[in-house]
Amino acid sequence: MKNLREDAFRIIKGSIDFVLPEKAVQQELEKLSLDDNIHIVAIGKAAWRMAKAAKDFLKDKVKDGIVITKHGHSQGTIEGLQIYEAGHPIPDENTIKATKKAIELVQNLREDDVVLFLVSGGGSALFELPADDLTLENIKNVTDMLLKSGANIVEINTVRKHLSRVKGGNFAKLVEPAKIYSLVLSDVLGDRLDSIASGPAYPDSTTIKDVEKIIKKYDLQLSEEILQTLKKETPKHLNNVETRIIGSVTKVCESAAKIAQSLGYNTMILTTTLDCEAKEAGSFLAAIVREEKERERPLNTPCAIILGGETVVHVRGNGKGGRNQELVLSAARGIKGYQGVLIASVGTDGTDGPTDAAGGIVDGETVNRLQGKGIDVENVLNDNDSYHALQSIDGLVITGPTGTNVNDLTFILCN
Ligand SMILES: Nc1ncnc2c1ncn2[C@@H]1O[C@H](COP(=O)(O)OP(=O)(O)O)[C@@H](O)[C@H]1O
Ligand SMILES: O=C(O)[C@@H](CO)OP(=O)(O)O
Ligand SMILES: [Mg+2]
Repeated sequence: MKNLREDAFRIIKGSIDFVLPEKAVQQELEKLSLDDNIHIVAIGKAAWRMAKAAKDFLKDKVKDGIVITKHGHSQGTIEGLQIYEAGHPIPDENTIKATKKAIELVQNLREDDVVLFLVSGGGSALFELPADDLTLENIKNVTDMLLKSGANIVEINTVRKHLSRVKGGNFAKLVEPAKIYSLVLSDVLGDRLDSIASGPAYPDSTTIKDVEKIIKKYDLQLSEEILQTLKKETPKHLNNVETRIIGSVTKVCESAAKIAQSLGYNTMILTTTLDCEAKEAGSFLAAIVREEKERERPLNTPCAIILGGETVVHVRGNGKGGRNQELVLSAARGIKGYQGVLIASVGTDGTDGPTDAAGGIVDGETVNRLQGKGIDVENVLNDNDSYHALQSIDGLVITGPTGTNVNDLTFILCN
């Protein structure tokens, strides 16, 4: 019999290590062979590691630069670069301060200057200067409302792009006439470049008509000043940008599959675009487990079934949790009583929702163990309180900030 839990942690650690950004950044820089006069602007949860890799590779070719990452995600100084930490998923004062510094750095550049723009998810909250007369408070309120609405990241960023001086291609305009080379670690399904970190240096494919539809769909109650700003279009054409994607959820799924195979599991990647409500995804995964346990389908055991994606949570309760924790807890309901099975789900950035956990792990005993502690799973799910429930039964996965960010990895292991 395999030790499923031990193997699950090996798969999680090994596959995240595989998508750390250093190698990918340096391989791309080798191909680009940039001249001198390089200015680094790195934003997102992986910004520090991306910038460090770039600086180590380009050395004195880098004139100056700035890193803007999430609180707790900096790993120290990088020679010649300013380092800022700021609020995520809700922006804070540091977001504005650091973004102003980044603009100062690029706004008087000449045609022969190059901005190396290192982009990763989280950039939307970390890189922001509100448009018109909007304040940080305005942006915080809209962000909070959008994050709780059940809207997906493409929809959320469609609204955010139209409220900003840097998002939706506006940053590239500020950099003109200098050229931008943009290296992007994707945490948006389908690798939509105008959505990742709200595409500061990518032509925006979304319009104010799309914004109107989203406001209606999620019944967003927005103030008059916000509605006024949302009437202005973002840039649809940019002439000074070249963009490359250097990592995505596909890679993390493929490396998880390789590791599972090497541990002796029959392996299948079921999808890399799981994007429904977290609770529904959990029910679906439980159904797959039951099929495995009853009929050994779709794979012979021992098996690993791997999924990548980013589910959504319509937060209605007052509890603490994240989409991965909610997904596995929901799945636990449907695998109650089965032996030799495990379901794990983690955010590759190491943070699932506003918690210190990357995600969670459940098995056939989870629901009984919770019951033994007087905890009812349905109540927990209704209150979006997956963190405390999983914490009480040692069901959290804690990795700390990983320095990368390529969506979420979910998998089933069956003996
Ligand atoms: N109590 C909760 N339970 C489940 N999900 C939550 C809870 N609170 C917030 N969330 C979800 O967490 C998301 C933000 O999580 P986070 O891991 O920071 O996202 P990302 O990795 O995409 O940056 C929000 O969009 C929200 O839907
Ligand atoms: O910054 C953003 O807009 C999103 C997508 O790139 O990232 P995160 O979900 O990590 O905030
Ligand atoms: Mg995300």
